[in-house]
Amino acid sequence: MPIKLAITPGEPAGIGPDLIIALAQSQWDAQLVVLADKNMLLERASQLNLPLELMAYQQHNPQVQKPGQLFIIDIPVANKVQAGVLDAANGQYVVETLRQACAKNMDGEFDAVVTGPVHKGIINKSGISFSGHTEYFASQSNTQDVVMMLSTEGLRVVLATTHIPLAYVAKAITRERLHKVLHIVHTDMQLKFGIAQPNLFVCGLNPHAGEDGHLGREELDIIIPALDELREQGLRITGPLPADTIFQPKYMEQADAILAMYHDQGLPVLKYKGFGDSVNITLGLPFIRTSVDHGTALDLAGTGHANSGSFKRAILKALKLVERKQ
Ligand SMILES: NC(=O)C1=CN([C@@H]2O[C@H](COP(=O)(O)OP(=O)(O)OC[C@H]3O[C@@H](n4cnc5c(N)ncnc54)[C@H](O)[C@@H]3O)[C@@H](O)[C@H]2O)C=CC1
Ligand SMILES: NCC(=O)COP(=O)(O)O
Repeated sequence: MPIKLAITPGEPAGIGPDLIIALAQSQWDAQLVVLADKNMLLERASQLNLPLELMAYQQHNPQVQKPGQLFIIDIPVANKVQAGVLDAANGQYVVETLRQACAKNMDGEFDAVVTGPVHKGIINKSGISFSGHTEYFASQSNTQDVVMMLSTEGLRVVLATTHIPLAYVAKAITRERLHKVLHIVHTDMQLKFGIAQPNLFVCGLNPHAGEDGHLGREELDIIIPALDELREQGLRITGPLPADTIFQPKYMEQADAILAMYHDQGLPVLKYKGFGDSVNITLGLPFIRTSVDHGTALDLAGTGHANSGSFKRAILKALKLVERKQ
């Protein structure tokens, strides 16, 4: 059987459908199975003036699609989709595509899942509490702790906290969380990236990493003791270093990954360095999941101007991770 990837285009009014239709125009040495509304994809392909043939997915079919084709698990939207226009009535549909992708990865039917961007706001507006794929897949797979990593050429950023309000971040940085996160990163760097003794750099939380407690005590009370304990356990860790100076070439060259304490401490740097060429990988999950580095870009949906670079890298990265695992 070829490698089988479950692909969720995400928010139907966003650019996810455009990007998978664009990528389907190339030859892929793997079976790409899209979990989405068939008519929505065909209508978007016609809007983009791109050929698309959708073939019903059958579990034991070893065929690989040709350029212009995709396999599909048809999951109907509630309301007809207009590119660029959100509709809360389709929130349940988006989550259903993720639920099925997760279940089929958990039972081994698929080798990995590659996700397009969802709109977290509209899913919540539809009445479903949802903070991100990372948290959703963790919960659906009964995994207590996972880590969000975004990776681009020369930089991997991992996050101690993900989609929580900034006001809650300091409380969420505990010794226990740092232990769990850095152990997951250490292990996945070895297993998924083949790095025998990963070199992990860690940002402080406060300006200047707390300036010896004068600008905040989290470094002295929590982060430094946690990192010392982890070093005693054999992990190779540098830090905490001030977040405003850690992202410079001499550190980035040495670091296999840099741990940021919160979403907007690490990701702006990553996206400045490689927006459109980066991949989001969830570490610690019981299956392989990669994703794009961007959001739904409603302004570009249906225009043909969305850049498919990150989605392509997410697919290539998933294939690489599957090959390594095999
Ligand atoms: N993996 C996921 O599911 C992600 C979802 N989001 C969601 O996306 C929604 C919109 O978020 P925004 O902050 O507006 O970010 P966004 O990434 O959708 O858009 C920000 C800017 O970047 C441009 N852009 C984004 N992707 C592009 C592409 N592939 N090619 C060319 N230009 C591109 C957009 O046109 C816009 O000007 C939010 O609801 C957010 O939660 C955001 C990031 C990741
Ligand atoms: N900024 C990255 C992001 O928000 C993606 O989150 P997720 O949906 O992959 O958990």
